[in-house]
Amino acid sequence: MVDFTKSDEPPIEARGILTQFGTKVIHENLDFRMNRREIVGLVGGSGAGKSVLMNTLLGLKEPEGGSVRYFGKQRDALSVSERKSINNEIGVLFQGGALFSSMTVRQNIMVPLREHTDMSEALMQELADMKVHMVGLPPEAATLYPSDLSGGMKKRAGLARSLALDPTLLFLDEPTAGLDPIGAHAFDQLILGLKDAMNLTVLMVTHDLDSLYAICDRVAVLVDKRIAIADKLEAVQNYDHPWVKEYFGGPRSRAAMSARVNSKQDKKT
Ligand SMILES: Nc1ncnc2c1ncn2[C@@H]1O[C@H](COP(=O)(O)OP(=O)(O)OP(=O)(O)O)[C@@H](O)[C@H]1O
Repeated sequence: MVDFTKSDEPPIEARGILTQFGTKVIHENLDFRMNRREIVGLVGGSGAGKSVLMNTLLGLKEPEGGSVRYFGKQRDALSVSERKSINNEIGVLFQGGALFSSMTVRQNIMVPLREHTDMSEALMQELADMKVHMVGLPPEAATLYPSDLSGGMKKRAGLARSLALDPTLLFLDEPTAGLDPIGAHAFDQLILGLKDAMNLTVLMVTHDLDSLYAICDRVAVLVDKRIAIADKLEAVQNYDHPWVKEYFGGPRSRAAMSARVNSKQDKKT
C-alpha cells in the first residue's frame, strides 16, 4: 500500500474543472484546494453543482476537463494500487446515511472492512464496535437495524461506516439536514472532535449556517460555475457577490452569527 499521508501536498485539489451534462455547463474553470486538517464548508445555491463537485472530487464523476489531484498526484496518473490506497483514505457520508437496510449497524460498518482488508471476522466486529463508540452511539446500537434508529442515530451510524478504514479525508453531504437544532449542534461537535482525534480533513456540503459558524475553518462558495472564494467566514461574508450578500445578510445568518457571539461570551464567563 502507498502511504500518501506522508506527503506535504494538499490532500485534495481540483484544477480547471469543466463539468457538463449535454450542453449544460455546471462547472467551468473551477479551482479548489483543501489544506490538511481543516474543515471546509461548501455552500452555493440549489442546483449550483455542489453534489456534482463532491462526486468529481471523490472520483465518482469524471470531469469533462481539468484534473483532480490527491496529495499532489493527478488522479489519471495513479496506478491501480495507488488508486486503491487513495480510496481507503477517503470516507464519505451521503445524505440519509445510505445504510443497507437488511444489515445491522455493526454489519454496515463491517462492509468496507470486508471489502478492503483481510481482517478476521472477530477483529472486524471489534473495530466496528469501536466506531460505534467513537460516534457516540450506545453499544447496543451495533445490533440494531437502520429502521430501528432515529434520524440522528442513522447519521452517526453512517458516519461510523465512513470512518471504518480510518480515512484522512472525510466528505459529508449535508450532514445536519433533517436534524433538529440540538441534534445538529451535537453532530457538529462530534465532527469537530473526530477531526481533532483522527487528524481529518473534512469537506462538508451544507446549507446549515450554524455549522458554518460553529465548526468550519473556511467556507467555499460555488457560484457562477466556479469556487468564487474559499476563505475564512469573515472574508467570505464581505465578498461582493449578490448571492453571497443575500445568503449571509439574511435573518437566518444574523441569528446564527449572534448565537456564535453568545456562545463565545458564555465560554469566557
Ligand atoms: N446525472 C445528471 N445528468 C444531468 N444533469 C445532472 C446530473 N446530475 C446533476 N445534474 C444537474 O447538475 C446541476 C447541479 O446539481 P447538484 O446536485 O450538484 O446541485 P447542488 O448544488 O448539490 O444542489 P442542492 O443544493 O439543491 O442539492 C443541476 O442542475 C442538476 O440537475
